[in-house]
Amino acid sequence: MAIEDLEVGFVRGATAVAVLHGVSLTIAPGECVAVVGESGAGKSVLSRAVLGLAGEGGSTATVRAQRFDVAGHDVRGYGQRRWRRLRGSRVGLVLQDALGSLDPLRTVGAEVGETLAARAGGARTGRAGRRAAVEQALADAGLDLPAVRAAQRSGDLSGGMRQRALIASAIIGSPDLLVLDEPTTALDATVAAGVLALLGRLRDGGTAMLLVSHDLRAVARVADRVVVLENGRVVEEGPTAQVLQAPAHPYTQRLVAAVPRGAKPGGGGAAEGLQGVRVRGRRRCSPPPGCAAATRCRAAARSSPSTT
Ligand SMILES: Nc1ncnc2c1ncn2[C@@H]1O[C@H](COP(=O)(O)OP(=O)(O)OP(=O)(O)O)[C@@H](O)[C@H]1O
Repeated sequence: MAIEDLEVGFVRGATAVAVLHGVSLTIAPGECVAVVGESGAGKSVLSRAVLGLAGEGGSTATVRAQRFDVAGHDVRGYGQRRWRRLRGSRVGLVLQDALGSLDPLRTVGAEVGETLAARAGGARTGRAGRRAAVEQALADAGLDLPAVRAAQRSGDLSGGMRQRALIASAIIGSPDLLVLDEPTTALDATVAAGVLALLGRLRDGGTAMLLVSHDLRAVARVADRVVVLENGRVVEEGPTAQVLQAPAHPYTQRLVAAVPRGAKPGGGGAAEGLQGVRVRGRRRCSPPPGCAAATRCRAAARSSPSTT
């Protein structure tokens, strides 16, 4: 995915509001990029815009970009039909407040199976093959008794289980791009850890991933790079270890400092709340000459040689 100079605004009646200002973002296959920022920074608007879903709730969205490639397609000028086709075939998504997107009266197996059929692009998998793939995706997403869950209506599942069904629907059939807005927020810590591990495996298998999360610990575990949004502008971006362990921008420093302390006691500095979390890409941090954070980066790399 490659976006340059993305501007997104909304018009409602006589009122126009600009939300994203010149956002640029690239995600290579097999790379996970996390977008972080305070509430209202524009993270969800960005994740919806890259899916062609920016307009909602009675507002008209204006979306402009110098470059806008999603899953290998230049989507500038795309109408709703082409967006729907692209999303259905090549892009998996878990959006915030998406639980309502599951039809409570349909079975989970039917919902997830429908996504698989769209991704298969007409290729025949056979009923047994489809059922096995659906159950595997449900199990991968952390649902117990996948065969039983597949036969249940989503309205009969708990909120956390429905979230996992959504994740199964997002990952089934190997999409090229996954867009995940707070995918683990509704899940308890154990299930969330399992889902993050699954996302890591998918990323390692070549899926490009855009992850929106308030949870910097989750970001540290799974993201290769972090993009920091403040009021719709990118104020910092870089390898995860660099941004989370040696944040250069005061806004990022505040975000990192606000992470609740981890289980490990002691420590100091802005990133103490991330202690005990294995941050991806620690070794890949190569600060440019003159970078004020370089000494701390190198010290961090020496004190813990592990990489994820
Ligand atoms: N459809 C819309 N019409 C008008 N303004 C909108 C619309 N959608 C979002 N906004 C505005 O865009 C800004 C960014 O919202 P967004 O939901 O992207 O924030 P966020 O960073 O995802 O916050 P949170 O972490 O709380 O989910 C907010 O000021 C919001 O009011």
